[in-house]
Amino acid sequence: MDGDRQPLIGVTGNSQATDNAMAYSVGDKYILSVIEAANALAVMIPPVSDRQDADALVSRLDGIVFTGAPANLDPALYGQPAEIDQDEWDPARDATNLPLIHAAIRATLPIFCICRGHQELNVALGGSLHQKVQDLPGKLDHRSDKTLPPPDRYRPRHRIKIAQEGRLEAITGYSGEHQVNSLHQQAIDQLADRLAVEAVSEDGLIEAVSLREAGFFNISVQWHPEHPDALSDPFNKRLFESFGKAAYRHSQSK
Ligand SMILES: N[C@@H](CCC(=O)NCCCC(=O)O)C(=O)O
Repeated sequence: MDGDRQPLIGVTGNSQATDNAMAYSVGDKYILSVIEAANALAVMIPPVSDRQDADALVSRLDGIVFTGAPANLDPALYGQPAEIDQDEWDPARDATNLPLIHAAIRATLPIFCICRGHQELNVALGGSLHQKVQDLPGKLDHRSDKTLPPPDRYRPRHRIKIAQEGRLEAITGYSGEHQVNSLHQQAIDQLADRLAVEAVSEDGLIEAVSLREAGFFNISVQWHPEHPDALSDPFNKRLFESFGKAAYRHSQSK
């Protein structure tokens, strides 16, 4: 597609304190999956909280990927005491992305939420999280296998069951069960009222959701479809292709 006709997709970034400044970053797989699988232009959204107006930003974009990240959401945001160390958090990202989710929904902007982004969607809309899935009775350990070399940690790890006649089924064309990767310790506990379940894992965790009321593209997943190995699976690639097409339609409707 001609560059000036490609949609512009924002990709949420993370913050990290360095000796004398904050640094903002995002993993290359998120940027490259937007460019190559969604066929769009990618731009990082820095986690600067309300120093940038969320509605103004959303009005310039054609879609947003809410990315995964090792840092966890502050449990105070869903009214719980912390079971995790404070140095595992990214308050600047929380303060940016939760209002940004609301702004995107108000503007019916296509959104694609991944792993931490999936958890952000649920918390932004009033839901809560399990803080340590691996400590819950009857649950699998959903964290990455650190004995493997890093690229192998994104191989499929467990099955999900796709909801019948749901949006995930419609987007991917897959029904029944499918294998996905898994690199998280937190997960949706209380589901926000405005969300519908699109897939659950074999041990009953909510692995994908969508907005109930939406007439625009939105899908949210706990696994990592953006990883190059995952993108070789048409199930994951179709999520990006469909998101890119929705972003293109949004760009044409302005
Ligand atoms: N911290 C949360 C979210 C996990 C997550 O998003 N991991 C991403 C890892 C890095 C990457 O591949 O982008 C949790 O542990 O549940």
